[in-house]
Amino acid sequence: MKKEAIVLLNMGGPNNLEEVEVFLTNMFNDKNIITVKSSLLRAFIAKMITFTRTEKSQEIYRQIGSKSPIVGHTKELVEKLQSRFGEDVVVDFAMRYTPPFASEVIERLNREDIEKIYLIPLYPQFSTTTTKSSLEDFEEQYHLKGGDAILVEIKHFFQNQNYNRAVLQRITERISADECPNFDLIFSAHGLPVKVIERGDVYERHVNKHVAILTNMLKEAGMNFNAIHLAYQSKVGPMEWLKPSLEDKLKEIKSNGVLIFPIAFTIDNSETDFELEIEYREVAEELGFKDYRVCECPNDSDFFVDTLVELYEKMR
Ligand SMILES: C=CC1=C(C)c2cc3[nH]c(cc4nc(cc5[nH]c(cc1n2)c(C)c5CCC(=O)O)C(CCC(=O)O)=C4C)c(C)c3C=C
Ligand SMILES: [Fe+2]
Ligand SMILES: [Fe+2]
Repeated sequence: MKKEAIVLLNMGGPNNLEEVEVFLTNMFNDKNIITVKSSLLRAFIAKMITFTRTEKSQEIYRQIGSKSPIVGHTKELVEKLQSRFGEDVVVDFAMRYTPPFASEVIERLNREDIEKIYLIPLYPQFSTTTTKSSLEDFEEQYHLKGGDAILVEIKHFFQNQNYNRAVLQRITERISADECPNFDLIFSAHGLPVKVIERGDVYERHVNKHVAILTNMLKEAGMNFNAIHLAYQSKVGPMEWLKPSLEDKLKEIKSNGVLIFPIAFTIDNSETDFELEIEYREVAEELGFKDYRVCECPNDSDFFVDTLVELYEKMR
C-alpha cells in the first residue's frame, strides 16, 4: 500500500565538538545565508568565517555538554508524532547543516513506497535564511536522488492556535499569574541582518504579528505582565542587524524580574541553552535583575504534537 511521510526540517547543530566546523562550513556555504552570486567567493568567505569562529563556537558547545541539544529534542518529537500516526504515516526529520542530512532521510524514504511527502520546517515564522533554505535543500536533494513522490510544503505556522497554546503553556510553567505584574516579558527572536529584510524577507513582519497574537492570548489568560517587549538576540558579524538587541532591551527595563520566551525557535538549541540560559543570565545579574527566567521551547509538548498533526491534516 502506498504510504505518506511527514519530514520535519530544522537547522541542526553539532552532535559533537568536531561537527562544529561542519555546522559552520555548511551554514556559511548556504546561498540563503551568504547571498553572493559566485559560489567560489561564497566558499572562500565560508572558509574565512569558519576558520575564525570554530574555536569560539566550540567553547560555547563545551559549556552545554559538547553538543547541541537540537537533534535529541527533535528525535523525541518525531517519536511522539510517529506514535500518534501508527504505521500509515512515516515520520522522519532532516537537518540543514549537520547530520542527519536530507540525503540520508531521502534514501530511507525511497526504499518505501511513499506517494506524498509533507515537509514541515520547524520555524514558526518564515525566513529565506531558514524556512526557504531548508525546503530548497530538501527539494534539490530529492530530485538528485530521483524521488518521485509529491512534495507538499508549509511555510509558517505562527498563527496556529495549538502552537500558541504550546507557547502559553511554556510561559505558565515558568510563572504564575500572581507574579506577572512584577515581571516584564521579552519575546526574544533570533536576529537577522537588516539587508535581508530590505530584500523582502517577511521574518520581521511575521515576528511582529506573532507577538501581537501571543500578547492578546496572555491578556485573555489573565497573565498581566508589567510590560511585554520584542528583542533580537544572536547578532554575528559587523553588519546592521534587527533592533532592539536583547542586551539593550534588558538595560531599558525597570522591573526586578524578567521572563524570556525564545519566539523564533520551536526546539531548544545552543542559543537557548547557552546564550539565554548562561550568557544573558550573567548580563541580567550584572544589571541588577533579582529574577531572570527563561522558558523552554515547545520541544515535544503535546500541544506542539497536536499542532503538527493539524498542519498535516490541513496540507492533505
Ligand atoms: C548570517 C548569519 C546568521 C543568520 C542570518 C541566522 C539566522 C537564523 N538562525 C536561526 C536559528 C539558529 N541559529 C543558530 C546558531 C547560529 N546562527 C548563526 C548565524 C546566523 N543565523 C551562527 C553563526 C550560529 C552558531 C552559533 C555560534 O557559533 O555562536 C542556532 C543554534 C543551533 C545549535 O547548534 O543548537 C539556531 C537554532 C534562525 C531562526 C534564524 C533566522 C530567522
Ligand atoms: Fe542562526
Ligand atoms: Fe534545553
